[in-house]
Amino acid sequence: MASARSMATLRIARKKPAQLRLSKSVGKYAKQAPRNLNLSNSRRMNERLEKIRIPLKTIEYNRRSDEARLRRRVERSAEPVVGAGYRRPVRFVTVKAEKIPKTAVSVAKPKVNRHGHGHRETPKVSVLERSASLKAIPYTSRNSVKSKIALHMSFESFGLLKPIQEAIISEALRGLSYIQPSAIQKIAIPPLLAPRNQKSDHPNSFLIASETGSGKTLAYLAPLLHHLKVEEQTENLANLRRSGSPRSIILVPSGELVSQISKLIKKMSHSAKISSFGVRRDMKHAVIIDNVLKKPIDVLVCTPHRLQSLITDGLRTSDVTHLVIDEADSLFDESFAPLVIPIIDRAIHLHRLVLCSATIPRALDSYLERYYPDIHRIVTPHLHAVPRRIQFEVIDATEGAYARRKENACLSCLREISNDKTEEGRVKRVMVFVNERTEAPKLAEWLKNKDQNAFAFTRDVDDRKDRMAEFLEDTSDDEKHGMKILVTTDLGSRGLDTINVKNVILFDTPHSSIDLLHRIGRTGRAGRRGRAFLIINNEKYGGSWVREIRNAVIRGQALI
Ligand SMILES: Nc1ncnc2c1ncn2[C@@H]1O[C@H](COP(=O)(O)OP(=O)(O)OP(=O)(O)O)[C@@H](O)[C@H]1O
Repeated sequence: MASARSMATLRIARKKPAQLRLSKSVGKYAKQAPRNLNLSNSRRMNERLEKIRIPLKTIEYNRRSDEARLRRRVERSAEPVVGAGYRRPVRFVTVKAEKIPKTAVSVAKPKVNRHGHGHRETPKVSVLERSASLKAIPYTSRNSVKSKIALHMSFESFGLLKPIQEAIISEALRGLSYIQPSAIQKIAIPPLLAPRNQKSDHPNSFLIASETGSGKTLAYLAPLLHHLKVEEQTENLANLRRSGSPRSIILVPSGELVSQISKLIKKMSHSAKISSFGVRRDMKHAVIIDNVLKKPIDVLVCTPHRLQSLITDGLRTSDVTHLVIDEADSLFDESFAPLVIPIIDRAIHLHRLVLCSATIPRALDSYLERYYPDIHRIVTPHLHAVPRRIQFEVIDATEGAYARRKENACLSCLREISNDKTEEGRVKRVMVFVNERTEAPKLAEWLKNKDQNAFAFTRDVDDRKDRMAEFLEDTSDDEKHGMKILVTTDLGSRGLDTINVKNVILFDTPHSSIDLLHRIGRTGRAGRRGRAFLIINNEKYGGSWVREIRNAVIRGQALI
């Protein structure tokens, strides 16, 4: 006999996509999707699937462009469905009928355009896809953190081991005239350093969330290195350091982040004496095997895909004691979750699990509420707000001079940046963000034809590592051009420490506040100033979302 819960589920399942007010294309995918897919290959995973899935319809989609569009459309109402065992992860989204926000429909009121014809200024889908995506954090809880921030004025005050303090001051932050911990470091390092609750079977789990460029990497890295060193003082080294069995793992979503973080750890290990290895895409398989499977490693930095294939090659992760999931909002989304969750499950001797992110999407928040109700949330007061040091400008491409072409508006921004009196004596670096990766080379080419030193940076680019290095580092060609322009997608918006980038242009309106914050966050890092231009084309996108964003930025409020 069917239980009350499954009957309720059945009723939802019988509703047609149209009744759920989903856009046509979402409905189309929903119709094609097989029901009740079972993706799991482990019992534990099955149990989770049972809990997480609202079996309305499982939507399957593979093509990346469709994927991105669809994902955003259902973002507000979607929860990741986890699964495992696929060579290439398939993305799955389960649509939750009751969660589609009412505002998503009610905001889209018919309006009369300036030609006198009735039309919807903001198409339904556009509003739906850009409706609230971020977890709302009450201002009372934000303000309560401020007193803790005032407590620690130096890295010496945390009780970190001397070699780790040395590694921070002389290596990680070398060159700064005045060194003090950033806000997130002040509030995250003390709880991350606290001894583990020995009585509990569960690892101590933490979510550390703060604005982009606020120093989250050091906030989790310093305590991690500290704990590894303390373990070395109290336990038998031969037991701790075994080939093919890393002591800690840092998971990140891209190869660029692997390079960035492993470079920082290498720097710090001069003082900290830690062995680390970052697994990059461009490395030969034999090199990876030699370093990861045949040598003991204290810190392994890796993407989930690489880790998965290393596990297939014989890497043991059951003895990992510290696991960091950087860019957790991305690594817990529907594309990475099927890989990441089994990695966490396999680490059965875990002491600490640290999730780190600049944004807390609602889907991540509800996932954590359900599966990590005891997670220690460490959040800075200005999370989800665009920092005041970043000047935010909205450029309307429908205005006369641009002839309704966003390319013209972008070129005009670039010329303005080139002629302003900032960054004198240095090459200017500008990042231009588009939504679809196929658009990046086209725009870069268009800009090149207008004498701009632009190049594309997407997953399709073969020499990605060189392109990024060329953009971030000084080269002999710099004087000739005076400005470097990187045209990229969200690949370039996650975690990259583009500290010398003063200007960011959002050529396309981002799909959500999450993407907007990450893209803008490539400038104004580590307390520096920056400028962000958002180019809009009202005809296509409608302005209500942009207006809300602009108002929130002016008031210094958190985005939703
Ligand atoms: N205490 C500090 N004082 C000054 N600069 C710092 C401090 N801590 C970190 N930084 C610098 O701030 C920059 C940004 O740090 P990091 O990349 O860790 O930011 P993040 O918060 O992880 O950003 P994102 O969310 O974009 O990944 C780096 O260049 C780093 O060297």
